[in-house]
Amino acid sequence: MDAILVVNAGSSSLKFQIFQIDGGELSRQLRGQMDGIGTRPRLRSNRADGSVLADQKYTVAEVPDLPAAIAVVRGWLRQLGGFKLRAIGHRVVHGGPDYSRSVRIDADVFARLATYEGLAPLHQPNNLAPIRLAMDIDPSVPQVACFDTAFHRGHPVHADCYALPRAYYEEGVRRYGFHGLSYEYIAERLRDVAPDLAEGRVIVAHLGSGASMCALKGGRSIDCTMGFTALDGLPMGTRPGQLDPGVVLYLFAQKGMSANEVSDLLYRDCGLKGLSGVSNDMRDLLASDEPGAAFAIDHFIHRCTLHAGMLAAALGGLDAFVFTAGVGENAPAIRARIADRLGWLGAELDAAANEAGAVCISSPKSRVALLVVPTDEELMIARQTLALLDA
Ligand SMILES: Nc1ncnc2c1ncn2[C@@H]1O[C@H](COP(=O)(O)OP(=O)(O)O)[C@@H](O)[C@H]1O
Ligand SMILES: CC(=O)OP(=O)(O)O
Ligand SMILES: [Mg+2]
Repeated sequence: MDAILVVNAGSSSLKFQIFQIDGGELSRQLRGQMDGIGTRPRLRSNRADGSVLADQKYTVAEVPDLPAAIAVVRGWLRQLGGFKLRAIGHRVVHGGPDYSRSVRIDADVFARLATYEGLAPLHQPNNLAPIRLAMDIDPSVPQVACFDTAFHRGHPVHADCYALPRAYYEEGVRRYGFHGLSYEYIAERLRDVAPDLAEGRVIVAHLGSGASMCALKGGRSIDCTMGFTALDGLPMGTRPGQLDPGVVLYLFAQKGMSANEVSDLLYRDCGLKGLSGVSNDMRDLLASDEPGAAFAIDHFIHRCTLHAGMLAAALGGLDAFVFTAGVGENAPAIRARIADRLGWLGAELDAAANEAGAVCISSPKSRVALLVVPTDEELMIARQTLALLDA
């Protein structure tokens, strides 16, 4: 069977799917993920019919980080037979100023993508490692890079720039925005689940280990809480979100920290982890009695509310607010608290629908529709990969 393998390395998870190519159409054969990397590693995979192919827990010592997860998942995938790999599609978090759509990877493209490693140190090396590996194993299998940044490339320049001297914009210091594969999928999915809202003013909250929000107008991204890097915007598992650059100057000048030390602090030790002193994993915080856990959640909710207000202003009002990704799809308590804080915009939660995990979780008289739409970055990657194979 001709197949496309899709690989999506996030900050706390490694997701993968295999699609059969059947007469130019994609049909999903299996999906899987190693999640809880560094906290509670677990490899799960299901066939398209939902039947379980794998469900195995690992210790943090066995899977402490993404490279370890890549090794485990690679070993597991190798023992699967029955597929003739026609292509591999990869999520690549940073496409820099060069890539506004997905691209077939050759040595030159790979070298260019590697220059963005410093702009996405938590992701880009882990996105590129499987590409390198596959190139070494069988260079004849086409590989495609699909970018988190591409969907946002239509932003107007006044939204995309920082108020730095213009030369910085020209050299690539811009608000790229991330999670674009997820937002593009949600924008498409809305046309099915809520066609009247899909053309309206929508905020999508991608709340996972990495977290951001996107303002969609008529299905197109007009702004995003993330910027030049995936550090900006909302607080995340281990990243602080929006930060006064004066804090960074303080770390350098007053604390004498090196660039690497500051980078490690901002990418790995801040956010929910740094604030709570308990965990970067929202599940742990929700289950914890530690005061730090509740405090970190309070901060997360507060910042989500502020950023939602900012994007509602960018949209000139709000028709729908969509929750997605690990926290957004699975944590009704967090959804309820954010929905409550959106009351001033006219949002009203249907508590029972929220607890039940319904698609629409707002009350009939809510002026803003509240929706839960599971994301599928891997499907977007498979489609973009197939399109480039056919091109
Ligand atoms: N049932 C749940 N309740 C609360 N949070 C959850 C639940 N399931 C997953 N999560 C959160 O989702 C996060 C992972 O989201 P995900 O979108 O897969 O992240 P990423 O792609 O950034 O690795 C985890 O860190 C965890 O905190
Ligand atoms: C860009 C980003 O933060 O991705 P993830 O949420 O998968 O870590
Ligand atoms: Mg992710």
